[in-house]
Amino acid sequence: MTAKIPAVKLSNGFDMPILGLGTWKSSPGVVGQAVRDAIDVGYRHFDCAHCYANEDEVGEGLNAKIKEGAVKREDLFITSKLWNTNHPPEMVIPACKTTLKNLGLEYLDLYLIHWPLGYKDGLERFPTDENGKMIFSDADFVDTWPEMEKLVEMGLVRSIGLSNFNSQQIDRILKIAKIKPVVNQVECHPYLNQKKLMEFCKSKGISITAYSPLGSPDRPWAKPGEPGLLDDKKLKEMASKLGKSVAQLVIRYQVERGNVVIPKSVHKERMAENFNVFDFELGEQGMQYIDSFDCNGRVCAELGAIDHPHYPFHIEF
Ligand SMILES: NC(=O)C1=CN([C@@H]2O[C@H](COP(=O)(O)OP(=O)(O)OC[C@H]3O[C@@H](n4cnc5c(N)ncnc54)[C@H](OP(=O)(O)O)[C@@H]3O)[C@@H](O)[C@H]2O)C=CC1
Ligand SMILES: O=C1CO[C@H](CO)[C@@H](O)[C@@H]1O
Repeated sequence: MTAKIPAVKLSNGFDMPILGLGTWKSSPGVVGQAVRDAIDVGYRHFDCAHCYANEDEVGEGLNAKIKEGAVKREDLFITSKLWNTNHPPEMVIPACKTTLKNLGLEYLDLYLIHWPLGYKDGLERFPTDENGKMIFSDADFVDTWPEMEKLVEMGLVRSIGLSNFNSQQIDRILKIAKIKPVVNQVECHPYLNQKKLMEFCKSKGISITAYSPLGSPDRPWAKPGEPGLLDDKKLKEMASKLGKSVAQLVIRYQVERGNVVIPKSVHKERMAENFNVFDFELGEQGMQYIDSFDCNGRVCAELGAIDHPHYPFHIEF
């Protein structure tokens, strides 16, 4: 029997486990076993997306564990995301149904608009022209949102939210929302601690999920040998004084801020290490020290869409 981990109470009353497993870059052939291992370790929250092109195998892993009686569907918290090519209103319900079919589930706990950016619809997830330039669509996310609300009314998803939205874009959604977004999932770690966006979201009843909490060292565009967050000398010093790893330190940092956090790993020992963050505290001083590492160190900037009219990172937060 694994210990139950703490939950964040969402503004619509649902509980969301504060720690989940990321699945971006978890390859087909590997991710199914990773999901099974994660459930054995104690993970009950999985962060998925159509864009990750592995939802079918994530679903196989989840359903195998449900079938063997290790977990029940209602013990799990499953998030997925509407991809940028599916923003036109008539595409939202079919896109969610495709994700449910791939995952082999009847409902999602949370469905997010992955980015405020619409891309040309079609078969490619990253549609580009003959010069390699991303092809945008003129779909506006405020027209997408009412269809997200319909998914709740249809019982296909319990909660809806946003990802990679800035404060002005969130305000545009809030102006028209009948059902409010409960989460904004954004990059968040000591080099990009998102203090202002966190405070803004909190004031609107929106919880933060911290993605790339370890600095995403396996992102495809990382330069070979480039030192990252997990190599930070000062964080290493602090972690070793506490008898913890840097990964545990930066995951704990999010937990103490009340942010949901979704580190990715396909290795069972690392999943266990990342999960083992509930037996120590950083305290006010430790938290303030980690806050001081903030340096606008964004690693997931979706630079191919920097010219998009809804590109979210041209303003401070
Ligand atoms: N909404 C959005 O736009 C985005 C959402 N996300 C979500 O957030 C999740 C997490 O972010 P992600 O970018 O994957 O990166 P993370 O910051 O979670 O880092 C993952 C990397 O860290 C390695 N790692 C994991 N645990 C340890 C450890 N204890 N010690 C050393 N290395 C470790 C993993 O390797 P290995 O697997 O080999 O163990 C992998 O290379 C994603 O998987 C996805 O679900 C991410 C980016 C954008
Ligand atoms: O979740 C994500 C992972 O990587 C993708 C590729 O750039 C991103 O678009 C996305 O935000």
